[in-house]
Amino acid sequence: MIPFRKMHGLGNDFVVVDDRRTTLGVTPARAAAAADRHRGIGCDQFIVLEQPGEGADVFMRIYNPDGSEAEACGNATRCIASLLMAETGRDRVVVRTLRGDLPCERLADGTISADMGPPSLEWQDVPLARAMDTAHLPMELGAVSDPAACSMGNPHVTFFVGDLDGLDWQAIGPRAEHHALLPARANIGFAQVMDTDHIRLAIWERGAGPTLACGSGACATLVNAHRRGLTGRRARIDLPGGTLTLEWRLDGHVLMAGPVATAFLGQFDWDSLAA
Ligand SMILES: N[C@H](CCC[C@H](N)C(=O)O)C(=O)O
Repeated sequence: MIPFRKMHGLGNDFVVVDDRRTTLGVTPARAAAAADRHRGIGCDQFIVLEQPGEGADVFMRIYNPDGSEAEACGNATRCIASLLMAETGRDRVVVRTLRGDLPCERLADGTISADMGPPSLEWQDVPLARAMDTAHLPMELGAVSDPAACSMGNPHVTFFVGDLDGLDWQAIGPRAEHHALLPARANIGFAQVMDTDHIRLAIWERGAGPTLACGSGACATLVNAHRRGLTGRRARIDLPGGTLTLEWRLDGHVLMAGPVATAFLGQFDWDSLAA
C-alpha cells in the first residue's frame, strides 16, 4: 500500500505522495486515477515529492487531474513547505519545481509565504500563439473580453469583470482554456477589482476546472491588475476558498501568503484505482 497525505490551501486540495526514498511508479494516468473524485481519492493536484539534488529541500512534481504536468502550483508549494518545515524543524525551506527554486517561510501568524519568483510578460513565455501585447489579448468570449496574460512558470489569463457574482464564469472557463491563442492552454482568472488593494477572484484551472483557490493564479492576477493600473503592488485576494495576501515586490518577485492544512492521512494501491 502507498501512504498519502491529503492537504489543502484554501480548499485547493492535494494528494501528496513521498517518492524520495522509493520508486512508486507514478505515471500521468495513475496520477489522474488517484485524482478522480469518484473512482480515486480525489484532488485538484496530485503531488509527488522527489529527491531535489543540491540547493533545495525537496523537488515537487505537480499533476493535474487530467494527467498533464503543471510547472507551478502556489498552494501546493505552501503545503509542501509546511511539511518540510515540520520535518526539518526550520522556518525557511526551498521547494524546487519545474518552474525553479521557490523559497518559503513560516510567518509570525503561522501562515506560510512562498516566493513564487518573477512573472514572465513576453508573449513567447506565456506562451501565446503569436506576437502581441500580453496586457491586452484580442479575446472576446460572450460577456468578457480584453484579458491580460502572464506566466508564473505556468500560463495565466486574467479577465477583469464588473460583477463576478453575475457572471457564468464556469461556462466561459473551458472555452478560454482551449482558445486558439493559447497553445499550452492556460489557467483562466475572473477578477473583480474591489479597491486598489483588494481583488475578488474565481479561477478556472487548466487541466482541473473550477477550484476553490489557485495560488499561482492569484500571483498572476495581481501582476496583471497592477500592469493595467487597477491596483498597487500589494493586495488581498479573496477566492471562493479563502484569502491570500499578495505582493509584487519591486525586485520583480511575487510573494504569496496564506494558510495550509492537512485533512487526513491514508493509503491506497494503484491496482484498485484502475478498477
Ligand atoms: N492550484 C495551483 C495551480 C495549478 C496550475 C495547473 N492547473 C496548471 O495546469 O498550470 C496553484 O495554487 O497555483
